Amino acid sequence: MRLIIRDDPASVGDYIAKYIAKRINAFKPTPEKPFVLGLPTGSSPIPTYKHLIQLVKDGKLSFKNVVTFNMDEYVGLPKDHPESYHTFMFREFFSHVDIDPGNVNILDGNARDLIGECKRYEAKIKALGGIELFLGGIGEDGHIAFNEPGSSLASRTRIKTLAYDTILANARFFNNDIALVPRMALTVGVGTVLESREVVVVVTGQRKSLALSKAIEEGVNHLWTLSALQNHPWALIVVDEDATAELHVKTVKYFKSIERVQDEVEARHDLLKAQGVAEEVNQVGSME
Ligand SMILES: N[C@@H]1[C@@H](O)[C@H](O)[C@@H](COP(=O)(O)O)O[C@@H]1O
Repeated sequence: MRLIIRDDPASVGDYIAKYIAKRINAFKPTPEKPFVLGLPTGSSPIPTYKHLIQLVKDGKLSFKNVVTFNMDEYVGLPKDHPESYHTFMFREFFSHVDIDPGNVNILDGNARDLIGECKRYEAKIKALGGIELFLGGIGEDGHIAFNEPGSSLASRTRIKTLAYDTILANARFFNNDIALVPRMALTVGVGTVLESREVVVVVTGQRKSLALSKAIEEGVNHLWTLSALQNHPWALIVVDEDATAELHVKTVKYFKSIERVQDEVEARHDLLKAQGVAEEVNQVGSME
């Protein structure tokens, strides 16, 4: 995996937005062959959404032929509740870009048959050829989507009971009243995320630093589900300086040096491509 370190959350958002724009533009999506993008909620991806919106406004990116799948949704929270992930996604992102609302997929936490809803979601992802790039965020306990500690690393989309730590962390969105935080959610599984062709995860703030160190400096462990990314062939974690607080200096130096080399390899490849010598590829080399 690669780890990209930027100074602050805004620079992280700028980096990820440009990265996603590059992928979508290189893919040249069409209505017949849309780009399938996985998306998260939370405060961490907001700077990325802001920058993506700006790229669309500047005419540098379009979501016309992009199909999205959100990671998760609370169970039992009305769709139009201000804290539902449906509301969040339209407020923070979809309403500001040129996406066809028919191309937006978000789990229905109010479905009568919740298990059927999860199966339908997985089947739809499969029918579209799988997810090209899954953008994710993490909780303080290292959960990706709502795959709480102890989740199977082979899990698929399913109903999940939220960990007490997550309920406490998310109470800030519910007037700090833990009684108002839903107890359950529907979430894509760790296996669903791992099956995407590429995974990009945003981690910002010191409160995520322990989870980051557990996920990248220790072994694959179901108690820190982000660590499952170690088994993904094309994973990128983009963090701010605060999130590196618990990492070893050696780890930070290592990943910074990889970034420099990767940039050189990509620049060289772009030159060869311009000269017609090299092929168009999404992933240049493999520095990780
Ligand atoms: N289910 C979501 C996660 O998908 C998200 O990554 C996390 C982080 O939120 P924040 O970015 O606000 O810290 O919040 C919730 O738990």
